[in-house]
Amino acid sequence: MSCNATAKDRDFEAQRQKIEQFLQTVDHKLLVMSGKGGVGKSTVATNLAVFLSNQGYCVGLLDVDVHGPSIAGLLGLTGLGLNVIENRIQPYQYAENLKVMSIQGFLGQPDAPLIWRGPMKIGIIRQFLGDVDWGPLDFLIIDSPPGTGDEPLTVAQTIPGCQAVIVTTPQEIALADVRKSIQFCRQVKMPVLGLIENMSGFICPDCGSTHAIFKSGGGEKTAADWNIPFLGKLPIDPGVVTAGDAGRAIDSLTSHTKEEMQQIVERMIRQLQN
Ligand SMILES: Nc1ncnc2c1ncn2[C@@H]1O[C@H](COP(=O)(O)OP(=O)(O)OP(=O)(O)O)[C@@H](O)[C@H]1O
Repeated sequence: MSCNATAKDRDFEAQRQKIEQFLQTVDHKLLVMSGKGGVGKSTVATNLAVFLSNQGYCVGLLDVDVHGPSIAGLLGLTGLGLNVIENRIQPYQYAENLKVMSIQGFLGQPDAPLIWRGPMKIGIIRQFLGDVDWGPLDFLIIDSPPGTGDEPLTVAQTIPGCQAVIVTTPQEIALADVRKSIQFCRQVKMPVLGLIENMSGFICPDCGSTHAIFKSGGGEKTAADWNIPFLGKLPIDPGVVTAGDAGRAIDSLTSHTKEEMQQIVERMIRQLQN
């Protein structure tokens, strides 16, 4: 750095180095994204993290959805406050192998909106990567807001080697946005690890018959059309809502959805080993 560098330049460079050092200690960096809101992206991100940590992997779960963070709520972690030790932000140790960082569960009031423009969001994401005391990780799972805005772009540009896991529901209106997500990944040169079709059919708990409420198979077909690995489907399961609202993960369910989630995680691990 030249001797004309300003204090701001030096701070930026120091942070860049901290981010680089941290990322060198992470084996797999995954950005969970979707084209459309409400398709279950945070649910998938949370459960990927929980299921991977259950298998003994060291996992960090980071919520960069600044305006609509859900991760803390899905894990029952609201209103924790900020814990800083020796200038390092401490993530919440949710389980032995799972650390969590999310803006709202830790820094804000649960119901207060964060009214931030792009540069502030970019700044906090860089801080989450450079100033949080994650320790070495097998997986860093990042939940982003829907679409292709500042947050996924910052992740793609700040985390070399990051791969995308795209979540969709099966109907065309969601798939149209997924195609934009795929093209976004191609433009920013972020490989797509795979696509997950969520809310794929509803199995009636009374009669056992399957109802394709949002259609079914659209995600799998899109994955095939775009030559992307298909990681699996999760059904519409009222248990997922009840568990999420109660701050519990899918591993607490007794339904078939738990097995489906396990299979998705296994396919994802196989895909990473290819
Ligand atoms: N497979 C499923 N079956 C039933 N409900 C589900 C399923 N997946 C997610 N949900 C529910 O749908 C709602 C939205 O899920 P979630 O917050 O994960 O979506 P999102 O895509 O992250 O939303 P946002 O666009 O706000 O970030 C939640 O109430 C969640 O419990």
